[in-house]
Amino acid sequence: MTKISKAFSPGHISGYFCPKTCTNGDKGSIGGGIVITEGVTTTVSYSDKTAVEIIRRGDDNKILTKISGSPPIAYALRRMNVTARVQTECRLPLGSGFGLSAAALLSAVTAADDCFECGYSTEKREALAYEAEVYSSSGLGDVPAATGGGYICRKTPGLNGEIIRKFDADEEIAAVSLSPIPTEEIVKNTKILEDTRKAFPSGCPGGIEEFFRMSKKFAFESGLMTEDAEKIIRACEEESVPASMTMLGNGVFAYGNPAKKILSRFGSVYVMKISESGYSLLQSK
Ligand SMILES: Nc1ncnc2c1ncn2[C@@H]1O[C@H](COP(=O)(O)OP(=O)(O)O)[C@@H](O)[C@H]1O
Ligand SMILES: CC(C)(COP(=O)(O)O)[C@@H](O)C(=O)O
Repeated sequence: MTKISKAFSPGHISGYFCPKTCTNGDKGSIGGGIVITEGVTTTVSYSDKTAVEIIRRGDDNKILTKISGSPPIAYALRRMNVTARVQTECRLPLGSGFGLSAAALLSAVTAADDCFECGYSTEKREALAYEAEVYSSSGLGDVPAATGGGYICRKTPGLNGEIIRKFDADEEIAAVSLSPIPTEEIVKNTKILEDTRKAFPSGCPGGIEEFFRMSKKFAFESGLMTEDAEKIIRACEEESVPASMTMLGNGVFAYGNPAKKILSRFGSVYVMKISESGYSLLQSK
């Protein structure tokens, strides 16, 4: 009987970031963000040819989007020397600053390692997900972020970088997304990257409200803030709700139980919490 393995990884919303080269020469980033309870669940089984299907479901479990193929996952499976049938499932929109490419990679590599009994160490699984993410220009700091939970301050880049994780904020995170922003176009644009460097805040936030203040200042000063996001953030300010722009997506994330009502004036709202943990294997049978 074919073995079916399943793994989950949380997503990650960056509030501010700055590309930085790792000590080993790899690309990476430093920054601040939130590891979220929403993410990607990936199912892997053997197939004589790799086929990846991306599924996004709505609240009623109805399929909203079905896409064939995921270049970062195909790359990772090639590096593992396996061919597989892969299905990723998520609720959040793709390419919208929720770190779903990293979540898809961490969950796919973990499930594939189990399915094909590769016997990889944790370090090897994460290194492969990181390599595939950076090689595909689909993200810089989301893989290290999703190896654990909390709202985080990534002080140095890469998987061995220093990450401060805080767990002292347990109200809801609400998010609204108006359209995607392709990560690849931003991380390859030298002018934008220079502006992120200038706007990057120093130090780590002392609490969740300070995290949102630092994120908002970064979003404006880096020039990445969109008109749509600014309008929603202003509405949050009127009601003293901490909010900022989802990096990198044309949308807003906001903190606290009143956030959902304000955001719902602007589009479909996704409600989640700060995740207490990183990715894990869910099923092996
Ligand atoms: N849920 C998913 N399942 C599989 N692959 C995904 C998923 N989300 C994104 N990707 C892959 O990641 C790349 C886009 O990454 P990016 O724009 O950074 O998305 P995100 O902002 O969600 O991380 C695409 O190649 C896409 O196929
Ligand atoms: C902001 C970003 C470069 C991209 O994030 P996403 O669009 O979610 O893939 C992230 O990886 C980071 O380094 O902080």
